[in-house]
Amino acid sequence: MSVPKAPLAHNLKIALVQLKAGADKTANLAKVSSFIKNAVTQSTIGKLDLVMLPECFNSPYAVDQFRNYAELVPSGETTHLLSLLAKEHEVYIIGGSIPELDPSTDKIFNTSLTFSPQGEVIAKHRKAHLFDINIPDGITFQESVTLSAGDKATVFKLGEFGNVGLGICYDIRFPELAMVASRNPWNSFAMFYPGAFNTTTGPLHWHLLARSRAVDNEIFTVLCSPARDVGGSGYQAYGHSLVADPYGNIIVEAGEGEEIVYAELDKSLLPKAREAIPVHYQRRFEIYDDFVGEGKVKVSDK
Ligand SMILES: NC(=O)CC(=O)C(=O)O
Repeated sequence: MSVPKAPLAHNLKIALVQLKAGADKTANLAKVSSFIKNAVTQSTIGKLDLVMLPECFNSPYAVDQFRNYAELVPSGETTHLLSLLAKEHEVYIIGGSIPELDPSTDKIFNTSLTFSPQGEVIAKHRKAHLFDINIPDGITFQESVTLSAGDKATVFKLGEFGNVGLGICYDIRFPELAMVASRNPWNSFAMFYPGAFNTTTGPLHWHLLARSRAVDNEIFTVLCSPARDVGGSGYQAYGHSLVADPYGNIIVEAGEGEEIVYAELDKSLLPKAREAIPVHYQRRFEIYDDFVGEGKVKVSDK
């Protein structure tokens, strides 16, 4: 007698909520509630499975402001609200990121929480690579002045859909997180990055990095940005929230303003991409080993 197979999960239907946060936290949270409601009720792709928010959706993206907006996790008001919204709308919520205060150390982290449709926190990632850069005539930003870095990579199970990985913004520049998440034993089918690139680094690298992480690992990469604050004097987010598929095609992309975009993540594209271009199976870890550790590089004498 054959054992009935569990039904295959359908495509993961997601909405990326590209919104702009201001100085008023209560107004920011009210906006989040109404955008999530609109994303769910006005979905153009049928019943949604997941809604994603951008980096720093409840506070300005400003080094001198993070402590003022920081909350305890999970007892703070934003965690509470997202939990209720996930339950009310029966969706996973990837909660962009918020400044988190760790009371035991008094440190502030840039933290992303993911909620199940039952409202439980199922993942917590603290931005692991802090955005400390200085581009002459471009942008200087030093997150490490007030933020501390998380100390782990994050992979979690999205129910019947399988494993996914998550990083925050600058984390996308470090390919190791996506590589680890997409290989054994985690086998994630997507990487999610809430991210606030800016008008200098966005045009340079936003699409390139999204497509690179997708092509390197033959997975989906999903980036959700705040909207551009046209005319504002603070940090100018790039916008252009997007999804890249396992071939590196951008299958959906927002503009610069406040907007909701939708995408279906079809997991069957992973084996198709990996059979067509089998880099996933052709890795030569025995060669790369030589690059680990001091003095182990073999230099060709030719
Ligand atoms: N804001 C970030 O963390 C990263 C960014 O803007 C960039 O890498 O560029």
